[in-house]
Amino acid sequence: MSTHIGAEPGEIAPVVLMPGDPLRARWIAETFLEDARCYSEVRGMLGYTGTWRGRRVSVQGSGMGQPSLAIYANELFREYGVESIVRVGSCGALTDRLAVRDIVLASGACTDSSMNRIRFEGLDYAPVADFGLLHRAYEAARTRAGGADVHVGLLLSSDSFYSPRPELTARMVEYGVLAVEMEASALYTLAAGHGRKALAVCTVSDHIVTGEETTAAEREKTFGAMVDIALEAALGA
Ligand SMILES: O=P(O)(O)O[C@H]1O[C@H](CO)[C@@H](O)[C@H]1O
Ligand SMILES: O=c1cc[nH]c(=O)[nH]1
Repeated sequence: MSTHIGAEPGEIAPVVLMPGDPLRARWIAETFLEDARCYSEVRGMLGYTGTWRGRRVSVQGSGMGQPSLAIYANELFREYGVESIVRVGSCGALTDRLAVRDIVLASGACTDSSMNRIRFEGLDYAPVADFGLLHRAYEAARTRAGGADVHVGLLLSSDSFYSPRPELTARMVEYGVLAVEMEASALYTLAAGHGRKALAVCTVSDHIVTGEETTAAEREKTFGAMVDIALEAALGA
């Protein structure tokens, strides 16, 4: 067991899909994996290991926000030898180029968090996706997107779901940011620091410009196309 994950050594696969919502983790395990078994219920942050097309894969909830994700990603990389983490998350569209249920493959992730500023003592680090995972996800999206439009570009990983400074988000959009979520930047940074691989594949759950939104149940159980893309990218031939 690590501090926050109740798995024995060897119980977690080298490839991990990581939704923020632990109930989305359960849905992914029950819907997409064979022989899925729950390895951790610590704090309700569910984790499962099963197989997909005969290959072992785990699904681990991260919780919301970079500090929470960093706990799980650090323990997976350091204590369970995980090689790749693919975040399968929801995000809010910041531009009318995106529609609800579109999918974003995050080539990089900006942030308003102080985590990297502290890590790099004020220098600006650019957290980016593993190119191999990103390339395979892009290829997989040709057949696995289920009709959704797929965009490759920048996310904003914000510490605030309810932004106190929307004018700064607008400036990010002027510089190409597509959507906002709360974890990808820390995931990319931690993967790089550990010499491992990471990608964030996010479905647009709500639209900051139009106000359109999905329900909690839809965010938990209906974003299957991003899971198909993530599995193909991480485990496909
Ligand atoms: O749906 P998940 O994967 O949790 O992702 C998004 O949803 C949460 C906010 O509602 C944040 O964690 C954000 O990043
Ligand atoms: O962090 C998030 C996730 C989904 N939608 C948002 O507006 N923000």
